[in-house]
Amino acid sequence: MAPLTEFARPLVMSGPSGTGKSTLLKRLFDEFPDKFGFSVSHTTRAPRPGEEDGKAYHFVSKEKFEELISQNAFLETAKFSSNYYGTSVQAVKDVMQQGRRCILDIELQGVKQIKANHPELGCVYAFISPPSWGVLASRLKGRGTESDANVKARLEAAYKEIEYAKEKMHDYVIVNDDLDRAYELFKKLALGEENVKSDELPPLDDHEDYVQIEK
Ligand SMILES: Nc1ncnc2c1ncn2[C@@H]1O[C@H](COP(=O)(O)OP(=O)(O)OP(=O)(O)O)[C@@H](O)[C@H]1O
Repeated sequence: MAPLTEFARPLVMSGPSGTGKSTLLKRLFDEFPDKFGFSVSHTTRAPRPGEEDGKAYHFVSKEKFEELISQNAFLETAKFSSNYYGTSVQAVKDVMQQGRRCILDIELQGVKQIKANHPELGCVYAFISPPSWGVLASRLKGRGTESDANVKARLEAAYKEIEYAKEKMHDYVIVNDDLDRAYELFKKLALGEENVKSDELPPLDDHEDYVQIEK
């Protein structure tokens, strides 16, 4: 089989909550409505009014979800408040078959699962980094969508994401400092341009001011 072109490789983006992933993605989808796609996830939670099966999610029973797990059908799965969520290999392939590049916005555990279990998909891993802990904390607070406890939990999760990035686990780092600059780099990467130069991961060593990590 011929190797995948850069554009055909699924693009896995990850990074702390509040670092600007949704903001970058929205710009990309606004500028290129036909080039990219998200895979439709599976979930065991009940559909909300107006959510169509196969569009919002593939809604399945817990038994069916567990059967799919045993068949290694998922790239990654996660459990939130007793419901399963997962991205199936087929859902990613469905996007690719439409001639679109599949973009996955995934948290740390999912990234680890894909890396460990699905190297055959040839994913490209991009870490969206905050310029500093201070900026991350103020964006999370400034978004106004989170309670104080929630901000704290997100910052604690951010610590793990950042420690993982420090192990140089990603193909590319994009520092979301100035949005226009970060977007230009993200766009090049998403369009599959050759020789895209990654940013350097900032030191991000001032976490003590923002999170207490028990060692
Ligand atoms: N470069 C930037 N400069 C200033 N503010 C930004 C920048 N990028 C994003 N923001 C703002 O930071 C906040 C967090 O961004 P966003 O919601 O896109 O983060 P996220 O990574 O998608 O978070 P989550 O993982 O929780 O969905 C938003 O209020 C957004 O408008």
